[in-house]
Amino acid sequence: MTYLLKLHPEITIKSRSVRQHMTRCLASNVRNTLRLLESGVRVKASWDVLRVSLPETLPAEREREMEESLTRIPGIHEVLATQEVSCGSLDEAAEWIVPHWTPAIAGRRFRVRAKRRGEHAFSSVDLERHLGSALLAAEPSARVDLKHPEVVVSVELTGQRLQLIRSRRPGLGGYPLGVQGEALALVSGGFDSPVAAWRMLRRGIKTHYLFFNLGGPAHEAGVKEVTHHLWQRYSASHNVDFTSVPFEGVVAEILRSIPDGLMGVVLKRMMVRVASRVAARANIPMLVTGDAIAQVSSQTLTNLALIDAASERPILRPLVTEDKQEIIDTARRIDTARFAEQMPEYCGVISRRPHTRAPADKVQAAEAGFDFSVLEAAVDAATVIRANRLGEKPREPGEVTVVDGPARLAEMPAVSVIDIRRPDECEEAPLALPDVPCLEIPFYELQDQAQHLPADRDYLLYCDQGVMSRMQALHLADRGLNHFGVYRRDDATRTRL
Ligand SMILES: Nc1ncnc2c1ncn2[C@@H]1O[C@H](COP(=O)(O)OP(=O)(O)OP(=O)(O)O)[C@@H](O)[C@H]1O
Repeated sequence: MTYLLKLHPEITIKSRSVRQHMTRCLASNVRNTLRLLESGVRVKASWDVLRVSLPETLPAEREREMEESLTRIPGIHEVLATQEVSCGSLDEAAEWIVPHWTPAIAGRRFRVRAKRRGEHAFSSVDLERHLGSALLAAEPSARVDLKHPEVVVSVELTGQRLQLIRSRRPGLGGYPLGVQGEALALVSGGFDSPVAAWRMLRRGIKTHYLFFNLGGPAHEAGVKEVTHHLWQRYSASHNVDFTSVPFEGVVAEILRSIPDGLMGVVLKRMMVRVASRVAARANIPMLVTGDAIAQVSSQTLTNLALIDAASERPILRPLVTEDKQEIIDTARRIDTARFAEQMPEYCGVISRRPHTRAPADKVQAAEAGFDFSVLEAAVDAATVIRANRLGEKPREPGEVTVVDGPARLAEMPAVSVIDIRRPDECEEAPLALPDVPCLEIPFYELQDQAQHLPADRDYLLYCDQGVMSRMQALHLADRGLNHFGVYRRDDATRTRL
């Protein structure tokens, strides 16, 4: 099966170089996303469309799954499933094309654009004219307009093979993920924050996640689930971080030191202070929240301004003017609503009479009595896990990811291999893996260097026998570095393990 992916119209009005850059990014995102489902997918970008060819032998259900996944990749306007039929003459081409296109041109201005490759007894212009008049005869309400058509009937004839559009599905639109920079979304597991994060993904922003745990393991498990869902459905081409900050201590300190009416706004100020620190560490320029005007007392303009004043990073609020019902409708469409419905309300602090216009001087005076070492302790206790791991069951002690052979390695989206042998061993028998980035870090330096490696990928350790690499990976996992596994070159090494 071959799919044609149409670019989101906003991409097509960019300058030539920007359009090419975005199209290249989109092609790579499509490749990375589909590679998680199936190997052997080919993606080719041209000026107008991306052509995705799936392996011939895929079961129908798998094909449907892949088509679904294409409709959720940001930057794609339309997903066209194509079908190739045999066609040797102008009349035969019209027999195939007319029933397919008649509904689309009814009452509209159209033109036929034909691409022809190979030997034929007619030219491309002959083909366009013949199909144009056959379409007009079948649908008299349509009009031909070569300059400003509303519908372009695209036809491709290669030798005796005519490509037909079998179905059209709307894509997600927006921009390819990654072309608009990065942001850190504060997610709490209600309806709003996952929708806010999704809006950022759709506009091409690589979005990381930050969660403040107010309700223990159950709260964290629920938020991890919805975040994994967002990652898997809308942004699996990129790996991002999910940071969890234990905030129960901060809540306890607010309850102790802050007057009742100011607690809500102070809690949010504490959150954005920590968020700014997390963002600064990862070089992320912006924060994102699911605030919408007047939903709760901390979301009045006065209180939002007070929250902004505590943040060292600008805060984007994509839902700020949306009605709750609109947000819930979107949450249903993107299928995050079911997580919110199951999540109990973890408010952290409940004021009896919250200030809707908290006075700035009172907030500052109140925070003067807050013990900020509690906030520091929360930052220090934060844990980071990559979004692709959020759906995994907790790893059993002693368990390590093992990847055998270059073919399986090539299927992994973001991976580097680390050769941990001694430098003289590496020189004597270099590890030749042309398609995967390889580093050389001898085993005796690995434990020091591992934490400084970028956490945007998996690392697989390689040594001759696979024994030392397994030991090192286990040791790193004990230290919370769970993205290290083992690479084994071939079956022979597997039997020796
Ligand atoms: N525990 C939390 N962890 C991370 N971010 C949070 C948390 N609580 C609130 N926020 C952020 O602050 C915004 C506004 O907070 P509010 O108290 O209205 O959220 P909520 O009702 O708990 O959840 P949601 O906004 O997801 O419906 C949230 O949309 C979210 O971005």
